[in-house]
Amino acid sequence: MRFTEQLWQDISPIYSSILTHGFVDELMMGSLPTATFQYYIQQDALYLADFSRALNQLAARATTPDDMLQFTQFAQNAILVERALHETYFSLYAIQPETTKMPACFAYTNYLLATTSLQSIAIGAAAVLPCFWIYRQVGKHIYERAIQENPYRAWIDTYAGDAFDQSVSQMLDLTDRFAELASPTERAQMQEAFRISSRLEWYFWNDAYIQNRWLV
Ligand SMILES: Cc1ncc(CO)c(N)n1
Repeated sequence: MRFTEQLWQDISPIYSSILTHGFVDELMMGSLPTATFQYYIQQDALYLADFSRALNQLAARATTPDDMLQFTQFAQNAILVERALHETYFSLYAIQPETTKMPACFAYTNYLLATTSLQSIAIGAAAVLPCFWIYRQVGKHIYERAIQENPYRAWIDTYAGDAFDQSVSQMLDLTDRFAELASPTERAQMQEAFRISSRLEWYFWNDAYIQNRWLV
């Protein structure tokens, strides 16, 4: 079994909780309140900037030109998606950019930056993998069920689309290659990093759903 398949099996309960979460369900039905999506997209703009930084950290630490190129392309794509998708919704809903990261966004971005800076490239890759893989699976899940006239159609089409699908497959291959070279201890750390980021994906949606704010 591929290492990444083991990773996915391990997070199966987390993934199920994501699919049944009200945010994902209402996004799929097109009934998600605009304010909820606004909160999400504001936080996601902040998230994607740091996600891109985390990918650039991995690019800087890669040891082959091919791996460097892959990570810089992923880093660039994160910004391009941010521009294309977010600007659509920012102008559609007249959303103001937010500067404060709310708790889940704060936890997730700091976790990604710390892990990609201080841990091995293999562990860092495992930490960023859920950002790719969970979004592809959720995107496809929603795409198969959503009605055409869904206000969140641009979001759905981005993550269910071929371009995103291809980068996820590349990221999976990279992670499996790193895992082959890793010791059992490091593989266990990769699994832990993958699980933590998967859990933070759930929290990211949950924070938007409950409009979570700093209480103090
Ligand atoms: C929180 C989050 N995770 C993953 C993605 C997809 O890269 C995204 N846009 N936002």
